[in-house]
Amino acid sequence: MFSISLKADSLSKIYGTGIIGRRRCIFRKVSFEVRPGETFGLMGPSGEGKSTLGRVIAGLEKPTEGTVYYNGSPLSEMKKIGHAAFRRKVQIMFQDPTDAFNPRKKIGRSVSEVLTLLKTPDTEHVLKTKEMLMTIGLSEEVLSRYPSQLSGGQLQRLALGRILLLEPEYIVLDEPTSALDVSVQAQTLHMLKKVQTEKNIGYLLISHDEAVIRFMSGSCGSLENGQLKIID
Ligand SMILES: Nc1ncnc2c1ncn2[C@@H]1O[C@H](COP(=O)(O)OP(=O)(O)OP(=O)(O)O)[C@@H](O)[C@H]1O
Repeated sequence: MFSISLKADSLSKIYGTGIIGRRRCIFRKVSFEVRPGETFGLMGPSGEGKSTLGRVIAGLEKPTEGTVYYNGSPLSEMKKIGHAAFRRKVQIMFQDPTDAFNPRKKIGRSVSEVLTLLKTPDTEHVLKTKEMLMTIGLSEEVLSRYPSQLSGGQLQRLALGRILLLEPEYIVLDEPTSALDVSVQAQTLHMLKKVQTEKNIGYLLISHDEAVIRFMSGSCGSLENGQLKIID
């Protein structure tokens, strides 16, 4: 049935094929749904395949079996244009914000490059950048800094801000606070919630921290021994 969601339908992932490769099943027949404005939390022990599942649902890797549905359309059947739209509307944010920015470029330039790629007219760059900074709660001062001159929390906000320029419908948040000081973890989670409410974005939140998952998620599951156990 058609539904506005990002849906994992019976996804399996097996690594290692070919003549000498040993096959290893990372997860099998995993199903869940991320709806606009809601969070599905994915937890589980290290190495169980949470990040792999995040990459599969974001279209960065293909499942071995099963289907990802984006607003009712199977990703595997999308033509080039549909796939390009999907890649823009479904974004992924990684754990370490220092990897998200070129260390040799000032933040303002990194942001402006995204706007240029999006074909935003030059006359709108200032306004779009100001709006984005307001959403993530940072001042314009950060634009003249290099990434090394900012804290992990500020960089993680900017990583999200740059994603927001693409106007995503869904974001895979892969351990978004694990690389941050404990003091800024809570602020970052509150900011993520605020942005979700304002923009009606669906999150797949990956975390090994059950407290983070419980705080953020309407529904959640744990990936263990290749199976997703839905938690009430
Ligand atoms: N491209 C690949 N080829 C082969 N094996 C891989 C590949 N990518 C990941 N793996 C394996 O898949 C398993 C799951 O990795 P993944 O990073 O998805 O787990 P995770 O639950 O996110 O772990 P963590 O919480 O430590 O980040 C690991 O054993 C990893 O070595």
